[in-house]
Amino acid sequence: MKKVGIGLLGLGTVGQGVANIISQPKDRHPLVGELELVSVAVRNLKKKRDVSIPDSILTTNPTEIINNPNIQIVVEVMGGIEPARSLIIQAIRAGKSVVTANKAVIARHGEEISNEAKAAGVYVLIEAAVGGGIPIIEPLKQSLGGNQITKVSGIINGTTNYILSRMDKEGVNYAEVLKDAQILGYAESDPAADVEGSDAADKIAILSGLAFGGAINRANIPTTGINLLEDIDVNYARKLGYGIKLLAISEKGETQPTSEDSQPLSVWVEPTLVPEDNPLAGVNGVNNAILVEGNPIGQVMFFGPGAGSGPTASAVVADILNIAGIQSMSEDKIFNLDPLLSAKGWRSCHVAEKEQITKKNYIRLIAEDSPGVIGEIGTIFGKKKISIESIVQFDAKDKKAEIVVITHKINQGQLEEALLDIENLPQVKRIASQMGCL
Ligand SMILES: NC(=O)C1=CN([C@@H]2O[C@H](COP(=O)(O)OP(=O)(O)OC[C@H]3O[C@@H](n4cnc5c(N)ncnc54)[C@H](OP(=O)(O)O)[C@@H]3O)[C@@H](O)[C@H]2O)C=CC1
Ligand SMILES: N[C@@H](CC=O)C(=O)O
Ligand code: NA
Repeated sequence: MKKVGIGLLGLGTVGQGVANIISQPKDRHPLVGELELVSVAVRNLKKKRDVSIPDSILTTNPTEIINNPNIQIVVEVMGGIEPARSLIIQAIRAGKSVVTANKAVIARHGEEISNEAKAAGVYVLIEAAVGGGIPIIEPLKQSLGGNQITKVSGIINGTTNYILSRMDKEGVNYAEVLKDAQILGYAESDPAADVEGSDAADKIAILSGLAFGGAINRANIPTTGINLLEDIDVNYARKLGYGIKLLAISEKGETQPTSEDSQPLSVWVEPTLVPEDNPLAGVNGVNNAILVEGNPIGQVMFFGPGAGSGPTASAVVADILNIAGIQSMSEDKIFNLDPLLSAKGWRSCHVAEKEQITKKNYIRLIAEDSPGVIGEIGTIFGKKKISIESIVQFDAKDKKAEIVVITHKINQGQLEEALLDIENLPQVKRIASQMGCL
């Protein structure tokens, strides 16, 4: 069999992991030995790297990879939107299949890329783009295809989970632990994408498209990160028996559209209180966990390392092997696409208004420590038909008190109306924080 030529766009954390697997095929699937790393694009030829490949295959010109006739699969692991998006499209138009770990590009330009791939008769596989080493993309496309999916949720950013776990267990400060996440290769090149929640929003956009059958507009996902999370909320959550995790959630609403209408999905990313006995509370460090719910499967949980060189490379190589396996069976460069591997949307979906979201909430208010204030707050919630699970007063001193409310599952539009009225109470100074709660 002729070797399958691989071109790598990028030799950073993920690229080096991929090169290491390809250059050491022993004891792996026999197809790994049939892969040949032909050319690798980087920015800086002189950078020291943790991989042994000949300098002669490095280039600073990514277009050389696109135009190289000995390359059949282009692996984009450079990150960022441009030039990554253009290079992926150029590779597709040159008849090459593409494997990418780039969730930022796929969440924004996935439909365009998928249409280009279909027209060119090539594959674009993205297993590394969500959940790092956890197989979640192919299971959603293939193994769970017989289900009506109702909800996809979980922890899908390794950096923030690593930060929250270490802050919680070791009391290490935020800046220090973020620096460690960068050194370990977990964080994005601009870590704002991790801590502000945008990386998790990219990933839940991709998962929504696969689970519910239609791409959604990434820009419409309400997103809150962990960057504004206050120690005081972490402490109060702990006192109430919860940990805090950055969760991404996508679910079908209760009202179902007719088959022609666009399917509304409630999709959001926010720090969320997780009861200490919930399985997600035990997901620590760089690990991710994704819960898929549907009919008839019920619930299925995917767990494992969500970032880092080796785990992410494992997912990239799985995609390469999928394509190489099919290609090795075909004489032609352009083959009949396997409909499961090249899954495309089958209906229209959109992100529902934020007010339509139904969930439990944690709310912290700063109020005067005066008699009757909790009663007044309770009355406003009652008038708006919002049922409260608990209301607790903490740290009353100097006539000031912190009041924490945990609601039952309620509609967010109703909650926002109630909070406006509560903020107008003369005894209430401000609403200090708001999070989700499981
Ligand atoms: N790190 C992780 O755990 C995970 C990352 N991902 C995704 O994988 C992708 C890569 O991430 P990661 O490996 O961490 O990123 P790095 O920053 O470590 O690596 C990026 C690589 O791309 C090269 N590069 C960047 N721009 C250009 C350019 N214009 N021309 C040529 N080469 C270029 C860099 O070259 P040089 O080395 O010379 O600077 C570097 O080798 C991103 O999309 C990321 O979101 C997905 C899952 C997990
Ligand atoms: N920065 C990302 C990398 C993997 O997708 C994360 O921390 O999850
Ligand atoms: Na994955």
